[in-house]
Amino acid sequence: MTTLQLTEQILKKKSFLCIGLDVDLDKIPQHLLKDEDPIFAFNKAIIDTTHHLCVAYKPNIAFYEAYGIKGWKALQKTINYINENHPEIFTIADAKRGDIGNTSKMYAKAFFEDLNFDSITVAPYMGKDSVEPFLSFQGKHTILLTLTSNPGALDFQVQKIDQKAFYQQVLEISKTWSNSGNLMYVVGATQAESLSEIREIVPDSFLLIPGVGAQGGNLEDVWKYGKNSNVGLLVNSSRGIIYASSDENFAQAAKLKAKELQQQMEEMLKT
Ligand SMILES: O=C(O)c1cc(=O)[nH]c(=O)n1[C@@H]1O[C@H](COP(=O)(O)O)[C@@H](O)[C@H]1O
Repeated sequence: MTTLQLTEQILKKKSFLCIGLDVDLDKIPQHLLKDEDPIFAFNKAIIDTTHHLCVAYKPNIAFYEAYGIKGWKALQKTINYINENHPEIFTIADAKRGDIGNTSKMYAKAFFEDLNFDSITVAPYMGKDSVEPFLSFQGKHTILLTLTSNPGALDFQVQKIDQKAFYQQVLEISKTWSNSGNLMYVVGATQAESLSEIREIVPDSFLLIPGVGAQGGNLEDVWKYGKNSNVGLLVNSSRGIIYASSDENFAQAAKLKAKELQQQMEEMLKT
């Protein structure tokens, strides 16, 4: 999917919502545990009730790896279900990978070719040769961790080298890499005050913004400081939507939470 098509979907659905499929068997409704594949059953129910309200799904791979082969199978069924039934939805493998070049190439093959995700989150710490193997896949997107939502973001990301914060260097330097047009960037919703300055460095790129909902980020500030002329935002909420209820009506409850965010986004898109 191209970024142009992603913007078209945002305008059509009046939503720049990304739903995080971070499935924890301790949190899903207990009746699903009787299912042969509880993770997929949970995801399918959430997807069936929310697909018209969001433009992206983001399974965080840790929540699947934690359950071994069963988890990987559920992940494969989930991505296949989205691709077959809702091919217009942008998919993000939140895997936070990145390694020496030949290893990154294998990570890229796993998520872009085998699982057929549209994009993957990647850590920039190992530099150009660790990220370019992901960027070489045409039609796929690499979402680089830039200024993250967690308290530990202060440990390295805001430290200054030559007067510039490390995350600003990540933005500037990554723009010089081969196929940098395939880059998007992760900025936490809890860092909304830095978005205007980030927009000065990457005015045209899409930003993935996690951290609204459970982590307390503010959607209005994200919109105010982060939008660009193509919208340029994907705002993620995981727990705030998928665990809205632990009863049998969990998928309807998730739909209502997604609808609340979509309606706020619809109003923002009118401005
Ligand atoms: O890359 C991410 O998606 C990510 C980056 C970041 O800075 N902060 C962050 O919370 N995330 C992910 O976004 C999701 C947030 O989940 P909730 O806090 O439940 O909405 C989790 O899957 C996190 O791993």
